[in-house]
Amino acid sequence: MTFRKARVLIVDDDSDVLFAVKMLLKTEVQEVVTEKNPENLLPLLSRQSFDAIFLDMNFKSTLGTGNEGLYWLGRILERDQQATVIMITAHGEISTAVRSLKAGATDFIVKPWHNEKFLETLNAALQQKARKASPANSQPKRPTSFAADAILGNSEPMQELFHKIEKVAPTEANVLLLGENGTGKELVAKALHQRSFRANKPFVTADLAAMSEGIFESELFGHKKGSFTDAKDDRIGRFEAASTGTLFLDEIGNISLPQQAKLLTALQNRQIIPVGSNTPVPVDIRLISATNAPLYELAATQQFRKDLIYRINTVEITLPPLRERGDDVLLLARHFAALYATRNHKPTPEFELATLKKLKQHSWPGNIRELQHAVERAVILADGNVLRPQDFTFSAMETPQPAPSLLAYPTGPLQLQEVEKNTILRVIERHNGNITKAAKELGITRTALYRRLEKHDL
Ligand SMILES: Nc1ncnc2c1ncn2[C@@H]1O[C@H](COP(=O)(O)OP(=O)(O)OP(=O)(O)O)[C@@H](O)[C@H]1O
Repeated sequence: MTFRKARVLIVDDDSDVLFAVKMLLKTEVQEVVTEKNPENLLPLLSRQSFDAIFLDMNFKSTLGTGNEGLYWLGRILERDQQATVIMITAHGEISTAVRSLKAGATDFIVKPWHNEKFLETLNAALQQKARKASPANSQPKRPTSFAADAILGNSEPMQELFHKIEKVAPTEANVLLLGENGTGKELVAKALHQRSFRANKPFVTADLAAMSEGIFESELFGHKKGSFTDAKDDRIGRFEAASTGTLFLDEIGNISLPQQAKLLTALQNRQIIPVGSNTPVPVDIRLISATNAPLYELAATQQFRKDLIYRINTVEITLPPLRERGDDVLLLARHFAALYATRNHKPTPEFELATLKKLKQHSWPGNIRELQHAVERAVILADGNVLRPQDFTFSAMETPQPAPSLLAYPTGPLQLQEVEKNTILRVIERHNGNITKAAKELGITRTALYRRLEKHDL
C-alpha cells in the first residue's frame, strides 16, 4: 500500500479536526472521508473499505465516559480484524489510548498534533499494514493478544495456541477443542470462525449440556408445526441456522449415546431431517466442538462413540489451564481489573506486589472464569485504589481442603444457605471442579450453578 493510493477515514465529532485533516490529506492520499457521527461508522464500512481509520477516543455526543472510542474500536475490529485503526486522543487520555493498543488499535495520535507527526503516524500504520499483508516479509512477533483482544496471553502455550488458530482457522477442518472449564474454548471457537472464510456468515452455538433428551433433536434439527405439543410453528434448528457458517457444539462430551448417533448421522450425511418431517435439508457447516470431558476415556468405556470422535476431531486443539500459563495470570488480572473498574465507574486499580504473588501461587481450578470473577469481586469490594492480598479470598472449592460433612451439620444451628453452599462444594469437589457434571448431579443448569456460586461468594 503506497501512501498516495491510501483511502483514509476520520471519525471525530469535532468539525474543526475533520476539516483540518481533510485539508492536510487531500493532496497526499487518494481519498479522505470524514464522519462526525460514530453511529454511521459501521454502515459506512459495509459500503466502503479504508486502508486506515482515525478514530476519536471520546465522543462528546454520547456519554463522555472516555470509553466510546474503545467501544467503536471493538465494533470495527469485530467486522474486520485486520483493520488499521489509529486512535485520536487528548493528553489526559493517554492511559486509555494505551489500553486501545492492547485492544487492537494500530497506534494513537495526541491532539493537537503537528501535521508532520500526523503524516508520519499514517505512513507508519500503512507500512505496518503492508508488512502484515505479506507474511513472508514480516518478523516473527509475540502477540499478547489475539483476535481483537479477545484472547489474551503471552506465555509459551498461548503462543502455540495462537499459531495453531492462525493455521487452522482458514480451512474447512472440523476442530475439537479440549480443555478444562473456563480455559477459553468458546473464545477460541469464535476466533477460529472470525478468521475463517466463513467469517461473514453465521456463528451459531449449541450448548449440548443444556439440552435434555426431549429437546435435543428439535433444537439441533428444527421441527415442523404440530410435530409435538409445543410445536406451534415450523422452526429451524441450529444446524440450519448455521448453514454456510460455523456451528459450535459446546460440551459435546455430555451427550447420550442415542444423541451421539443422531449427531453422527447428520454430520455424515451433511443433511438434517427436522422433527415431524420426512424431507432432508442439506446443510453446509463448519463444525467446531468443545468439551472438558475426557473424551478418549469415555470412548474406551463405550460411553462415547469413536466414529463420532473421528468425525469431529480432524484437528484437535487443547487449551492450557491457567496454572500452566506463567505470568499470563497477571496479564489477565490487570486486564480484568481495568475492565471491571471502567464498568463500575472506578479508576483502574494497582496491584500490591504481595497480591500479584498470591494470584500467581493460586492453582485456579476454574481457570480464567474464576480469575475474572475474583478480580471483579476485588475491584468492587476493595477500599482504595490498590488491590491487596486480602481482597482475594479463595473459597474452599478453589483451595482444596476437606469438605465439611453434611451429616455433621445438625449439631449446630441448621442454616439452609449453609447446607446449599456445602452441598454445592461437595458435589463440585466430587467432580474435580467440572461444573457441567456438578450441575447435572445437582439437577440444575450450569448457569443456575454459576449464579449460586456467585451468591455464596464461591
Ligand atoms: N485468553 C483469554 N483472554 C481473555 N479472556 C479470556 C481468555 N480465555 C477465557 N477468557 C474469558 O474467560 C471466560 C471463560 O471463557 P470461555 O467461556 O471461553 O471458557 P470455556 O473453556 O468455553 O468454559 P466452559 O468449559 O466452562 O464452557 C470468558 O468470560 C472469557 O471471555
